[in-house]
Amino acid sequence: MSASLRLVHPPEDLDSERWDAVLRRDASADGTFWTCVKTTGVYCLPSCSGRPKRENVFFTETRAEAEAAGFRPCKRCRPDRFLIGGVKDRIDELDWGRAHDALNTNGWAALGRLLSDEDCAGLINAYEEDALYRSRVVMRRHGFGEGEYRYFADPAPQLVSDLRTGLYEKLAPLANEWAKALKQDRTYPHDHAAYRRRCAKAGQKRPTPLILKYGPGDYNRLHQDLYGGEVFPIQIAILLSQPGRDFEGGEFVMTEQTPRRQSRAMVAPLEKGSAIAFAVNERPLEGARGTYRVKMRHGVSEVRSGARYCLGVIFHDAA
Ligand SMILES: O=C(O)CCC(=O)C(=O)O
Ligand SMILES: [Fe+2]
Repeated sequence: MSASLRLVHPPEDLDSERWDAVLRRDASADGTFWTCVKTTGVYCLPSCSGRPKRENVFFTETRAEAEAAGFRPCKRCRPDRFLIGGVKDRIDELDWGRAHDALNTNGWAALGRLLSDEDCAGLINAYEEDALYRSRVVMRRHGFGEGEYRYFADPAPQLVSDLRTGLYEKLAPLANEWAKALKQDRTYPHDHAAYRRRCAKAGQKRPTPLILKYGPGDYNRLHQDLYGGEVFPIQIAILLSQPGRDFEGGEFVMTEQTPRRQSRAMVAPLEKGSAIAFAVNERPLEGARGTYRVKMRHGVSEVRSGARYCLGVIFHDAA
């Protein structure tokens, strides 16, 4: 709505309309602009229960602008959890510049929220719908840990395939940079359908998106999701349950191994509906004496109580 409003109203009118929406705590305006509060350094939704003064407030069109100006999401109204539009819009709205920087620096990036509570509940409830899946893996049988997971059949539900194609397009440019830095003679096409055709040519034809399910005592050993010679170097996990409420423990953990160094452990803070991008296998690290090859693994610490579900989106298919 803001784009059309902007065409017909001078900026000062738009600002006063926005301020009126803030005074009304108008939830219907949520997501159409963001209120930066200079005195607290936070940005809010119009519906926030906070009562800032007019002179302490300015507005931005996007969250990225508010964050770039140094503002943090308000802890009360959680503008960072507000979802706009469908999956494709939500993916477009994420701060990919920052995500690529974090992936280059740490090998992983917290992307923020991509799925609503309803999306998460829908995926969890569909876990027992056999027709949606091609296989079920009981982790103990393979020494992978405790718990189980199911791979979606082809075609995956719309939500899952929208995530897979949309996220792939944002990550392919970075995958190409990594391939170059690691002196790998390969490039990744910019759309996922083309990449899947390449996987199929390499004999990897089975889809890899999956849902993992953990109960009390379950965990996932550190591993790499490699399914053949064709590897897309970055993958995504989206937590479907709320830590501290739906389950305790069950942290998403990663290790990275740099040549001639001990391993470094990292724990990613995840909330229900929020996503993490991380290196599948190897990533380049620019060091004083050139580019190092860093090996990463990921897993999940023991779930102490409750039920933890996670959606895994891997971009290469399996043999
Ligand atoms: O359950 C998790 O958070 C991790 C799942 C996982 O190993 C994956 O998505 O590849
Ligand atoms: Fe995994």
